[in-house]
Amino acid sequence: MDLDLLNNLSTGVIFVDKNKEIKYVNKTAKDILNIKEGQSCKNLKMFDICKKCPIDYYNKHSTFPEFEDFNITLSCCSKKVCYSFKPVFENGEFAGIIEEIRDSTKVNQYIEIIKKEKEFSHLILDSVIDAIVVVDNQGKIINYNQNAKNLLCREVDIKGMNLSLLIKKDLKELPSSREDIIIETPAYGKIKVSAVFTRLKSGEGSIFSFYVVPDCMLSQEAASNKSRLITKSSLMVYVLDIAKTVADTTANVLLEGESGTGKNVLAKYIHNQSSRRDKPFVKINCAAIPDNLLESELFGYVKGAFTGAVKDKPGKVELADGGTLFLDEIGELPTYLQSKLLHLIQEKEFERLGDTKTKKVDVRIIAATNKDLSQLVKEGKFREDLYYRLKVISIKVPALRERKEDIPFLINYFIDLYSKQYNKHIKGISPEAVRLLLNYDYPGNIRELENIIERAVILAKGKFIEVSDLPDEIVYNTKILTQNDLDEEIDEKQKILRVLESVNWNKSKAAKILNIDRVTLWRKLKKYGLV
Ligand SMILES: Nc1ncnc2c1ncn2[C@@H]1O[C@H](COP(=O)(O)OP(=O)(O)OP(=O)(O)O)[C@@H](O)[C@H]1O
Repeated sequence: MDLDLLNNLSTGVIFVDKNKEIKYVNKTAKDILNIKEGQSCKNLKMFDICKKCPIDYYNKHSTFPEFEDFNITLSCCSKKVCYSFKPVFENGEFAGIIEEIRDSTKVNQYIEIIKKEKEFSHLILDSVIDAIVVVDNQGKIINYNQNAKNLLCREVDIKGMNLSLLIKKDLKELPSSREDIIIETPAYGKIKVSAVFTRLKSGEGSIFSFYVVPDCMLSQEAASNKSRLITKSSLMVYVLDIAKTVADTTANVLLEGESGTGKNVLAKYIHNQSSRRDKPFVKINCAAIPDNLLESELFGYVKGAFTGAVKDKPGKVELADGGTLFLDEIGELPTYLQSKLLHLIQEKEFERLGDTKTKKVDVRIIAATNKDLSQLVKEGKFREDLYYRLKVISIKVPALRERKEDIPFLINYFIDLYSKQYNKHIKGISPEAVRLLLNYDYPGNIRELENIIERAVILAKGKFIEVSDLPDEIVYNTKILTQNDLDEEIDEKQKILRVLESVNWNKSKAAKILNIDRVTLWRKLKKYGLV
């Protein structure tokens, strides 16, 4: 054997005989493992796989173990090595094993970097408002973000599909600078989008980037929808699916979600989808009525029950008989009424205030809350037994910022609604105004968007809502970052991206804020794969 040749290898080579004595170690292995010939490896436990030592394994099973992961950790330090071994037979008898190791620390570091980069670019792709589709030169989709999936096919993986067929448009007709166009998608049919189709610098494909803009045609469609539950988001469609499924059962439903997300609308939807639809839907807001009146509002009273009770009066529970009782802001229900409600749910009976007779009712209860009821239970403010009775089915209504694709459709709907109400002839909204509305986070959810559009309809002077008709917090929402804001940023790529997003990818502005010239910015963009 040419030992010099083995010593010059960048791979570590070790020969261990069947008695586990180290017979040969080349220079690389010595450097990595700090071992020498003549040593026994019995107690060395050099690798984490020594627990499954190939020699011991062979002696026991007459075969060799298979290692799924060749990325083996060294026990002496936490370094990773690529490990493999080959058994050696002499005259048909097992003589030992030749082990090969290669330092894989660098490779692992690269793998980690690539993984992070991939995760990062997915994060960016999914956090932008635009739907983004990357196609190869044949128009086949090679990458896309969540918004694109939602707008094109909802749940279906669109990788490998032909973009042209998906949007019913020849890719040659797509605009190279942003323009409003009509596309037709399997998820939504005809939609108007603000789109741009850009060739990749490498020449190996193009990016189709688009977002939905309101359109008068769609507006009419929305207006004809009497239910006032406008949604196109896959998340909400999923919620509605659950709502529809449970509608026809008698199970109580708990709707949880931030204020203004549409819990009232959803409660009505469930009622309308149920066989109780022709019976009353009675709502009571537990937070809006003073505690001392809430009991009589809910359960009614008989004449003389208290001063002022001059005649019998049924409560909401009785009025809802056969139908649905919607208890909004249930978290505000006082403890003594929680017990009465529990009794109603369990026994399907109640007494009016001041009455000795018990009445039977058949009501389906839907409760809603924007508070964390489980937390109230922990704090002893809400009865645990009632909590579980109410949340037989619990539905979480997503916030508007979690279903931004609904925004254009809601804008349409509200423009139409309030144009009619205020007798104005608003035809639509400018693309810049839509962009700003899409960029906003809506802490007040749909109610806030509704108020913004109502106000804009009132203020609009022409046929279109303009940026000047929107409130300041929307217009100045996209904050331009300053150097100070950036001091805490560690990652340069992230820093550059944040700045670019804040100035709508205007590279001159970004370079100025970053205090570098345009060429340097360009080089950095290339370095980080941002162009
Ligand atoms: N999907 C929707 N389509 C059209 N309008 C909606 C939709 N969801 C909510 N709205 C409107 O937004 C406003 C707020 O909705 P709603 O009152 O149902 O919210 P909520 O979650 O019950 O609020 P709160 O917790 O404050 O009671 C209402 O005017 C409602 O008509």
